[in-house]
Amino acid sequence: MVRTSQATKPTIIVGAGLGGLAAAIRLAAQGHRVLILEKNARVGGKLNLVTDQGYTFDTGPSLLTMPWVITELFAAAGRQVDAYLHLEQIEPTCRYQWPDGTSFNAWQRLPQLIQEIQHLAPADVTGFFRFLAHTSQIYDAVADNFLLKPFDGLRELITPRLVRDGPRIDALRSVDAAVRSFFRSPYLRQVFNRYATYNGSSPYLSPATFNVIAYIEMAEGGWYVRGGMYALAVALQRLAEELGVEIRCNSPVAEILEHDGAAMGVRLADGEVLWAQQVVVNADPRYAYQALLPGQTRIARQLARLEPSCSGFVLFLGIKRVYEQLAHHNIFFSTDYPSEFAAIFDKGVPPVDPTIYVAATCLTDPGHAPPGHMNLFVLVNAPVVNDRVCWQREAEPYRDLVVRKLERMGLTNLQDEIVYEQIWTPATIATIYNAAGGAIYGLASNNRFSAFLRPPLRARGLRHLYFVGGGTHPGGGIPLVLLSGRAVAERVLADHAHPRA
Ligand SMILES: Cc1cc2nc3c(=O)[nH]c(=O)nc-3n(C[C@H](O)[C@H](O)[C@H](O)COP(=O)(O)OP(=O)(O)OC[C@H]3O[C@@H](n4cnc5c(N)ncnc54)[C@H](O)[C@@H]3O)c2cc1C
Repeated sequence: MVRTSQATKPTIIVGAGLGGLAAAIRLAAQGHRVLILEKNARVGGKLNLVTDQGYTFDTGPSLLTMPWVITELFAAAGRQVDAYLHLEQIEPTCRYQWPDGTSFNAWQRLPQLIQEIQHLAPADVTGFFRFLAHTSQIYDAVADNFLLKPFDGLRELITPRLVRDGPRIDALRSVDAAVRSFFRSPYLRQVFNRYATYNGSSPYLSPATFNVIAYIEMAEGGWYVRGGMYALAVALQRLAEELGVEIRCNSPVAEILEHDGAAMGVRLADGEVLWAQQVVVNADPRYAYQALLPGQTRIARQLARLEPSCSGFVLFLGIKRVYEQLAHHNIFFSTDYPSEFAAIFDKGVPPVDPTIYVAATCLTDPGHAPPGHMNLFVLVNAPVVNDRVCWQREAEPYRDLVVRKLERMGLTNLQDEIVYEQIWTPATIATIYNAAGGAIYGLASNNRFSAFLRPPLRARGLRHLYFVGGGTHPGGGIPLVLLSGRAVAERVLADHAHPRA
């Protein structure tokens, strides 16, 4: 059945993840007709939600950085963000704990943070200030060149400005090598190395440019959305619909239709065909080239060779007691960080001594758990789906390993306190979002060329086809994905003004 006539063709966006919603808002705010097709029952993509038996869990992102990106998105649609969302900083941004009993609170307030560093490693206080100064230079250099104006190809990237800024980007050494040059404390080195995982990469492989992530969190803060992170998806959906965007959930796209070198529309899984002026793909590009674009096998093969970001092994635990030592965000570190990343990226197996992230949003939003209970979101970095791990067999034993480690780290008798539980493995993440291998952030940034290998916002070789989201530029994580929405909308609008041949 052909539902949409050629005369009224909309821009079709495949996927209502944050990238898809941001692109839709930007286009609709400029008067474009937009239709979003989402395979799942609700919008938000990896920013997702589980509510069950009195517990509420954010199942994806738990920390928001660069909140101005959201403010700016609402402003672009003529709205005040405060009318839709309440963003707040959580103190501390994270509570770190090590197996030897050492702990460190990463406070957002600078004097408190300095005191904490002074207490843990007095010799590193000056190193910390030098690190901030150094990474602020990186931020200056990358903000315009990579984040705010993502590029479509090398030619677009090599500008006089980038040539001038190049040396400041610190791309020749690894995150870890740079961190070592500023900090002597093994604890602080681990804390600052961890920021590489914010884009699903290894600090031992990814270029030191990514130390900018630590700077962004330290300078602009770590934020939370009151009511739960999913409130961001709800707000974006509301804004999009106010602007006239049509969102159809439970509508999986089965194929992107192409004719004469251009994307023409989509065929849904139920056979319905919808024509479009252009198709913007928010689904993972590696999945999209493989499953939705049967005529594009060469690019599908190229993308399949690129290294994906890590995936995650997630537990949602409802527990019938309160652990007073927990903050909203907690990290329980491993003793051997290099081995952990070698397991994930070299061997493709789950680490035997994982670093464990635990979020307890009930400490900020008491309604997220029944009184006297807690909702623990437990996340461990894990390899993407591969033939070395059978998650169907491994999920339960790995869950036991994680729970036992948390018990050793002070959550005594955790096993006996669990009254609600769900396990999501990389295979679950892959299935729910059509994310290739269950990668959380699209592609890894484990070498200095990764950024140039990402599929561009304007698809190669097929007119009227675009990509948006973590799998394209500038990368994964909430703010970058929203910036990707801005960049793709700019390209669509520019191509309308000056159609490509
Ligand atoms: C466990 C976890 C923890 C994370 N933690 C953080 C964090 O703390 N901070 C942070 O900033 N980021 C975090 N992230 C990353 C962040 O969630 C993602 O980078 C971001 O949400 C990705 O948005 P996106 O728009 O690129 O893609 P997605 O969210 O993947 O959206 C793509 C959408 O396309 C849909 N789709 C796929 N195929 C089809 C099809 N055939 N037809 C129709 N629809 C389709 C999917 O269902 C999905 O809704 C985390 C992610 C996970 C999973």
